[in-house]
Amino acid sequence: MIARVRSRPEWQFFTVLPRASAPLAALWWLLLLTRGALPALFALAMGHLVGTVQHSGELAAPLTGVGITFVLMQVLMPIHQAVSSNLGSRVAAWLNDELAGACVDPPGIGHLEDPGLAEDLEVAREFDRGQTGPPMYLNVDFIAGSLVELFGGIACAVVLFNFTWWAPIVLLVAWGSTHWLLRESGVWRDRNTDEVRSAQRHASYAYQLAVDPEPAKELRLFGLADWAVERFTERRRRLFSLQHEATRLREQPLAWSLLVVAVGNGLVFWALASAALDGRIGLDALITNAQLAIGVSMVAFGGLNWSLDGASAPVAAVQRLRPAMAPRGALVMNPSPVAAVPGDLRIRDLTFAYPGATRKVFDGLDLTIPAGTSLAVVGRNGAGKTTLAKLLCRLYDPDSGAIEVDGKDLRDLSVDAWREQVTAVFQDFIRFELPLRDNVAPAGAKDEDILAALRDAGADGLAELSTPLAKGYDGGTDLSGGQWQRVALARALCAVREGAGLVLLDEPTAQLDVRGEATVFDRILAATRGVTTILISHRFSTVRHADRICVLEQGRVIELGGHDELMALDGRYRTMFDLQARRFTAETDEEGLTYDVL
Ligand SMILES: Nc1ncnc2c1ncn2[C@@H]1O[C@H](COP(=O)(O)OP(=O)(O)OP(=O)(O)O)[C@@H](O)[C@H]1O
Repeated sequence: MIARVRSRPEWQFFTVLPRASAPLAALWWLLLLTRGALPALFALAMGHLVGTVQHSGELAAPLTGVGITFVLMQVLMPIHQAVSSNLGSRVAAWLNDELAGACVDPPGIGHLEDPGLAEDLEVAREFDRGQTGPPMYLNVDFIAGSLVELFGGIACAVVLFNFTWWAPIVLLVAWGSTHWLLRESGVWRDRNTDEVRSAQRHASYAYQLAVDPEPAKELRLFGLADWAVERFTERRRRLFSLQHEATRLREQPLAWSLLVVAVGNGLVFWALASAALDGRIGLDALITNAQLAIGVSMVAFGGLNWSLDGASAPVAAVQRLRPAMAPRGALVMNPSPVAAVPGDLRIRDLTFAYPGATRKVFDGLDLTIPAGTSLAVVGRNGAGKTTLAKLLCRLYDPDSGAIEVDGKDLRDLSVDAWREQVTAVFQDFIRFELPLRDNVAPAGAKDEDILAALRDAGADGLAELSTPLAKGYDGGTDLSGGQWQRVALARALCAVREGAGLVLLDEPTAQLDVRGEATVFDRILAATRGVTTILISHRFSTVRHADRICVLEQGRVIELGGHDELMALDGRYRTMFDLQARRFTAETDEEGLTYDVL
């Protein structure tokens, strides 16, 4: 039973409050309980005042009592609201910290690409954007208001026991039954069904398509602007209709609620009236008890379930994500890892499938890359080239087989030490909104190394090292796609200068112009001489410069050798090479410069 209560999202929400801010949570509860007690105190104070007037007593004390209670009722509400929104913001910040930690802590990246966690990730990422419900600072305020009413109603009922034992019970049951009778009506219970979450995801994706700058070009070019808006409208309408379906009032339960409430109140007020008429209670008690009976109604309806549901869902999602993500992003860890040393790389009988995928990307891959040599990896889209780079970075571990460095299994090496040996330019490299210096050397390096790396990448003179690479910052600038790629290349080349022994280049020159590609690649080769370099590219003019080339297909290496060797073999490599070569004819540009095109 206790375990079941503890596993409820609502319980998890309340346990998060003190973790977000212990003093604010304590103040929030104190204000909540005080405000909850005030309606009952006010009823008592009013009764006392009327009794004093009746008996011509001294009015100063009872008037002060009424005044203080009234002022507190007025003053504590805005204070509580301020505390609530502050606490709500702290809860949001705590959840964001937790989520960031859950995402970043695992050494691998399987947890971020696992489709089974996508729903929870969506709820946890989106909860405070106001797209799927009120943001947390508003929700905590709603919850506070609803709880004050609930406690206020219960406090009135407790004091009403003074009149008769059955009246508070009848009223609590009558007003409380509205929660149960109207559970299908006033509360959006189906907030977290698969259908709702899917509608939310579609609606928020359509919204991003419409408002984000990245899709803006193609939306306009392909005449999709109206389509994006319609799609958003349609998905939102679907979401709203699900909400409406789950929240609209049902006639029958409403009629039952009215009947139960009318009967309960009729009984209690009839008992009050007859007690007053019989002289069993005086005017003061009548006024007090009538106010208390009215006060009990505060336990009814209310948006407590709704707001609590909205606030608890992301809390529960974040709490679920941490333990679920950790194993999915985990790597095999040797308790006494060996220091990483650059050496020959050997991929042995390697099998790998992405989490949740049925198709294996690699099935018995064998490949050896001697230390200090360059290897180009070619193959069709989806052949597994980028996946190979991820495995070499140890972002994933193989399902079976092994990657060995100098005869040592990668899983026996310290992950951090191995990653210090590796540098990469991925297709979707990071564009830090930071100065050029930090973009080239995020972990820091001497300015002379940074400048030399920029020179090697053909990015010298791009900007001052201190220039922020994003508009919107003082003195900031944005770069073209090709310029950004040169910065990413400089980042890898700078890491080589700082000691990296393995360079992975995944389409490193895809966005460079032909002249840039030819000259930059020559410089890259010079800068990475003596370092193991793995180049993934569809550009055969670049690929041909590698010491060896391997062709990946169906998760295995089908051809391996130097450019001339593979051309002579007249196999898949030659077919691909010839196909591309037919599209290139010019070798000199208008300035008479010769490029190494196919
Ligand atoms: N995160 C992922 N989750 C599940 N499957 C994935 C994931 N990333 C890639 N895949 C699948 O793994 C296979 C290999 O993908 P990979 O990106 O390694 O191919 P690639 O050879 O680099 O392709 P390209 O030439 O298009 O860059 C593809 O079938 C792809 O659909």
